[in-house]
Amino acid sequence: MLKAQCHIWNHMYSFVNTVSLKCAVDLDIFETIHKHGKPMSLSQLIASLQIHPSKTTFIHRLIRILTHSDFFATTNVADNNNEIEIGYVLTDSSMLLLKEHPLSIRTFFVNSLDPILTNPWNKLSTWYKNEDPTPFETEHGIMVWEYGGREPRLNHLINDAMASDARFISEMVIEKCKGVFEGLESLVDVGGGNGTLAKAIAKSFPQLECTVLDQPHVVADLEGSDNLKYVGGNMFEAIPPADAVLMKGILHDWNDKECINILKKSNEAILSKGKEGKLIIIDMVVQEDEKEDPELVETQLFFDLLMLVMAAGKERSEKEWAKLFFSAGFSDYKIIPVLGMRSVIEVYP
Ligand SMILES: C[S@@+](CC[C@H](N)C(=O)[O-])C[C@H]1O[C@@H](n2cnc3c(N)ncnc32)[C@H](O)[C@@H]1O
Repeated sequence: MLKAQCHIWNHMYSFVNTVSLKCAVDLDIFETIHKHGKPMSLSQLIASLQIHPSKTTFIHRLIRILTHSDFFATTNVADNNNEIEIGYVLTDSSMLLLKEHPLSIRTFFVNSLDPILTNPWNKLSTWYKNEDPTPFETEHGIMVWEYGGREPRLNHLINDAMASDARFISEMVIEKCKGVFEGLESLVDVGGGNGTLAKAIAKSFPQLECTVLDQPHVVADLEGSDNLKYVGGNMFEAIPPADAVLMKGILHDWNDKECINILKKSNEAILSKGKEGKLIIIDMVVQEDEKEDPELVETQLFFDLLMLVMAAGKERSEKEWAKLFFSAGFSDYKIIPVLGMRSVIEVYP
């Protein structure tokens, strides 16, 4: 029973992990330690932070929990009197929250915690008892993609968060999946947001004509380049013809019926080019063996519920993906598991 109580208390307050990390980001603690350039003692850190003098004695409590959760590593440093103190350094995880890190996911982290996107979670149990398609709609009275068209703040929150994620993943996709893009002459990134991934692909494969299709309000002010153009439209109605259709973080936003519609439109877009093309999906394939990597599985399950709360979508296992592909008329697929929690999936007409 004591173990069970601890388990409940841990769940009751696991949001402390979220808010303490958010607090460290808001206070620029990671930036401050990074700029210091060597292990930083608590007193040096406190002296460099913009906090009220009455709060300096409380910083070590925040640092302690973040050290416990691996956002800091420690080492010994000597102070001016040659006394040994603990020095804090960043870990890979806190480095990714630096503004200037080339793979920074800080914007994805900060924007995802905006109340517009977190408040719907408080409506989860209400939603189970009503007819609304999503808790997001129970909270805001409108579906997320429509709301983005009406509320520029949400539009920017989502687009900038997704661009941050796309920046993180672009180089890895290009490096680890070069063969996926080689030989293609045209590619359309469906729901490509502000084109961060498509831009990286267009730059690495100059022979490839890239098109970003997204909702008109998302691509309205964006300018293309030599081999990249933006098209405003609706993927449920038409997808521009291309050798390859790319969809990153799209199908997990939709239910099975909607996915089959999008997949059928993708198949038409690929086939209308008259040669063998493919669909390239970047999304999660939910691991069915929980024991293999419990942290990874937990994150996948978090995202599955996130999709339910925000967009009536879901994260899918391989079996669920295969069922969708075959229902939409595709003949085969290959999963390339090179992106950690996510995979690249090639799907063939
Ligand atoms: C989760 S975001 C993914 C953005 C981008 N692919 C990425 O992962 O960085 C989903 C995208 O789908 C777009 N979208 C939603 N409904 C759409 C529709 N009916 N037609 C085209 N794009 C749509 C949204 O505007 C948004 O940019």
